[in-house]
Amino acid sequence: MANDDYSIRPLTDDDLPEFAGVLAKAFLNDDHVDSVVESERTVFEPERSLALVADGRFAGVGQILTRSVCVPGRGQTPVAAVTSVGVATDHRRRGVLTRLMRAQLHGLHESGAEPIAALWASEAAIYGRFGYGLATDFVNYEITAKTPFRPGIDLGVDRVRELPREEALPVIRPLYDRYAENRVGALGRGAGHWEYHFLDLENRRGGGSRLRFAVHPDGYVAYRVKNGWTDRGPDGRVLVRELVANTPQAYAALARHLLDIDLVQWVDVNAGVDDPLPWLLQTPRAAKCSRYDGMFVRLVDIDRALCARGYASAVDVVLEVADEFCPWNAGRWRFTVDADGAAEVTRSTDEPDVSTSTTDLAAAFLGGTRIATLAAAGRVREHTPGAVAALSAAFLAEREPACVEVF
Ligand SMILES: CC(=O)SCCNC(=O)CCNC(=O)[C@H](O)C(C)(C)COP(=O)(O)OP(=O)(O)OC[C@H]1O[C@@H](n2cnc3c(N)ncnc32)[C@H](O)[C@@H]1OP(=O)(O)O
Repeated sequence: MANDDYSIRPLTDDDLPEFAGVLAKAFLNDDHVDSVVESERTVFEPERSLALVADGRFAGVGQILTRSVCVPGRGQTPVAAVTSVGVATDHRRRGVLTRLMRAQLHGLHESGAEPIAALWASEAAIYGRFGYGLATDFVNYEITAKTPFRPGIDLGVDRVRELPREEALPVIRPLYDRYAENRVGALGRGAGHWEYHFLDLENRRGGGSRLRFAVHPDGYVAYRVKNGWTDRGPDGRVLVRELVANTPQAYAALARHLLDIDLVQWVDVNAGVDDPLPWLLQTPRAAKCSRYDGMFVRLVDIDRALCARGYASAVDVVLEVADEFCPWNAGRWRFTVDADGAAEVTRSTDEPDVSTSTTDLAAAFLGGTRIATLAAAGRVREHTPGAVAALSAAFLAEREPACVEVF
């Protein structure tokens, strides 16, 4: 079948079962279609979902969720959260994904919707060609339980309480909202996203228990337990779904709570790359650390996108920008940041100081990936001495971005 034999259309409510069916198969969850329907229903935005149709059946689907993300200097900002991308096995490598990506990004541009898009990739090699840059990493810590803290760690006076799910959920929601307003990379959560995030379907438990909730006045942790034994004794494991803390005391108290659960040998937690956890432990190597790619960002419209965040220092450079997939971004732009960190981005005919691409600017957008690092990798080229250093410094944020919510 030639590419042109596909038609493309937005979905309606009635399409949910077929949409979920394609996704279940694409993600090798053939036996869990009902669970996929149940979970997708909580966030489904049919009018922002697309299907490529061939012979009356869905050959591929993709969805945009209306969400927000905390960006440097500006707090929560609208983001088109791209998800639920799947192509039927017998339609792969015929350009179905490419057409979906083009329809999404060109559609966002033409309608003047969100200036940035974001996604989590099932495989990191897929989305660079569409201009998505890796903007956050995350780390997984596997910590030896009962590891003591360093002397002087302040646990505060507030107790951590284990609450049943129905009591915990309304209490923790405002705690999360407070966190997401300040932590760059954290996503805002509407009611449906909240429900989706804490759906406790059996096929999502990874062999662990139902979710438990431990709550502190300034934070919470949602986690599962997995029991285990060896001939040397208990070998239980804590699997943290989400640890949110708005004060250092809450963070320390919640971490201590997890580390001290009886019969547990290991605590597994996904965290931002500059998470303070190792700084609490008397022996930091008790937290074995693995690093993974996290959320990818796409600048839909370079001018609107770069103006949507604040910057750490003033800068004035002309950028030569490459962008094959969204050609309206390509060419020369003057990027100026004033003393208050506010940016202005205008077309320019001046000689460029730096050559880059929207993909690399997207990678730097949340202040995690340094432009100087991209230059060292040969991805960004400097024409005016000092321009990369100035640009790199301006893009940095107070802390590394952190997003551990896979959507
Ligand atoms: C945001 C999310 O939802 S992430 C989830 C993505 N979905 C999945 O992983 C489910 C299983 N996989 C699939 O459904 C499909 O294989 C997809 C969506 C990954 C790719 O769909 P396709 O329609 O086959 O992609 P398409 O034909 O448009 O390929 C475009 C290009 O990407 C490349 N590509 C596609 N998939 C991959 C991959 N997994 N790894 C590396 N490159 C890939 C193709 O080779 C092609 O390269 P080319 O332009 O140099 O020829």
